[in-house]
Amino acid sequence: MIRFESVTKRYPDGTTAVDDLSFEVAEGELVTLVGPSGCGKTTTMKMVNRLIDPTSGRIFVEGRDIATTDPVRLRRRIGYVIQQTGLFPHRTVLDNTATVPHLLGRPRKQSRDRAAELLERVGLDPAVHGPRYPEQLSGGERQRVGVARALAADPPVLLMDEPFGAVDPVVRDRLQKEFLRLQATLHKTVLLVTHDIEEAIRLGDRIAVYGQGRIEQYDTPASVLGAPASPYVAEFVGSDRALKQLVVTGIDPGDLEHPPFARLGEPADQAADRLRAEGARWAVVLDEEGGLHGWVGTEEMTGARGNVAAHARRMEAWVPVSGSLKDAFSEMLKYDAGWIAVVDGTRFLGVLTPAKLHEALRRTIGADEQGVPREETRVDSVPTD
Ligand SMILES: Nc1ncnc2c1ncn2[C@@H]1O[C@H](COP(=O)(O)OP(=O)(O)OP(=O)(O)O)[C@@H](O)[C@H]1O
Repeated sequence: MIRFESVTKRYPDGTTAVDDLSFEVAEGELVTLVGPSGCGKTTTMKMVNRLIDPTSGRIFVEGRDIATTDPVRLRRRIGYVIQQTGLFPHRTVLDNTATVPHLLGRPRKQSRDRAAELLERVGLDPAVHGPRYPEQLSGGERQRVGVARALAADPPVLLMDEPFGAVDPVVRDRLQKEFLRLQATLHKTVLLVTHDIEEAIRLGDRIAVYGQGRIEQYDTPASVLGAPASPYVAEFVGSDRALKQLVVTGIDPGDLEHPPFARLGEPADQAADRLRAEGARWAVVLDEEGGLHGWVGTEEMTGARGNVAAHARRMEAWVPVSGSLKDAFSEMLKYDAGWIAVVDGTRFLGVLTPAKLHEALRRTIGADEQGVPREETRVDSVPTD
């Protein structure tokens, strides 16, 4: 979808910003360009929409050499999001978002409808935020409008230069999550520049780690973290790369344990007898469809009346199976839980214990192959509420 072939950019003062760069971004792929300040990331990006022309080499977008494509036509196929969102200060948010479709010749009403739809998709209320001017928005809301406007013409390619850079870490975290959700439905081909390795890892299907004007490694986040191509990359991704692996490693259902369970409609004393016979001090409570309802202690149901439902407590610590090990770990810490329930939708799949989490993490960093000794850990705790 985007292909660089031996591209070099030398500025008139002799600075080589990009040096013989070749790489390819597949259709629907989100690639993050990450590296220290001044390493050529922005120059790379601006060559894609011809804000900067290369000194030598060729760049292809959608199979066409962009040197032979009219820049205006090219930019219609490429959305551009920048840190200072570049919104028109004297136009409302709705008009800002509708600008591009309108310029492309869509009728005004249609452009505005489309703009309202996009504002909603990025988490803004068109009725509330649409009539406001950019200065009447928070930083995070302005960034969202920037994304909505870039998407307005439904371009297949998005260029994003530090799109979440101007907001505090909490808002950035939310914007990143929202953007990932959006991208999961839109499948745009995205080139995203960041100097933040955590952001690159979190967002990228692949990461290009830049040295001076060159890509030092181009691979998936897991590979960059697991097998840095050079001491430079290892240093750039940081000595805590094992921890960063938590972010990019999914929960493996094979790691889940299956504690005893009781059904919502089961008589409590009967459930208590059964659980005691199994030696269980507590059980997960499931509904008839296998959905997670909560948990219950064996002791408190002994001799009690009513159904299990009357004694069940809320399960606070849970994560979706689509979550990362980091999500699981942070929920465990948040609730000070000895384990965490894993669900698929509402369906209960099992629980992840710290021991299994530890095992999964060791696998991702190849600790076993490297012969790092392993200590046995055992956990047998009752959940807290
Ligand atoms: N117009 C220009 N004339 C001369 N040198 C330039 C020009 N624009 C950028 N450079 C230089 O080219 C190099 C790469 O700049 P670029 O903006 O691509 O880096 P970057 O990786 O995006 O940096 P940052 O993260 O700080 O934005 C830098 O050394 C910069 O000083």
